[in-house]
Amino acid sequence: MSSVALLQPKRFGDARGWFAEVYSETTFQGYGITERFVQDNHSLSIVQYTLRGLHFQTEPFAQAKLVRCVRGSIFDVAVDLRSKSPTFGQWVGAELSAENGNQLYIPVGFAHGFLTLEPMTEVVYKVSNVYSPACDCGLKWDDPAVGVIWPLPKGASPILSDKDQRQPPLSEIGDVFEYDGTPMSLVQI
Ligand SMILES: Cc1cn([C@H]2C[C@H](O)[C@@H](COP(=O)(O)OP(=O)(O)O[C@H]3O[C@H](C)C(=O)[C@H](O)[C@H]3O)O2)c(=O)[nH]c1=O
Repeated sequence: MSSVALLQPKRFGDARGWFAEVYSETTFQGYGITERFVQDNHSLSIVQYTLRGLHFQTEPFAQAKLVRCVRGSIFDVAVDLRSKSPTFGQWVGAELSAENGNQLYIPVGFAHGFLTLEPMTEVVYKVSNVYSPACDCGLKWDDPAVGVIWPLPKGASPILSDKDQRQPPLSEIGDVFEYDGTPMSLVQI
């Protein structure tokens, strides 16, 4: 699948609470998500309004990602970096939270980042390729050419890593990913 997708895994509730299959190869293949995920990541962001991103790995270590929030909540964002895409430089976003259980699937070709909306927020995500520091790249979180509307209080700045304070703007990213003929959209599954 080459669209960004918002998934809402079914929760089977009962008197004890609930159960959900948060990933199933068979079910996801039915959605057209056929990547083999090879690594699970988990991050804790202590302070509200921590922003991790916008990141991507270049080939041969480009990654598709399946993101969910298991504690607190985030505003999760994907930016189209596929050269010649009619939606190049455009973004989509969704709120993922432990409460709503929503997941965001981000194909290869997109930068990814999130802003935490609560303190002590934990995010877990599957990736379809291993970590490669040499291929680890980024995009400036507040590049006006992309114009992500991060849900920050007026005049507030996010907590950023030193690396993320120095990410380049879209104009310096160049031709990183091939366009596959499908403009970016946020499909709901
Ligand atoms: C991503 C990654 C990092 N690391 C090490 C490298 C650093 O010593 C430390 C923190 O890495 P970084 O500051 O890149 O972590 P985040 O800022 O959370 O980066 C992630 O945030 C955005 C939201 C993403 O989508 C990417 O998965 C990833 O770039 O973990 C590893 O050992 N393996 C890994 O796969």
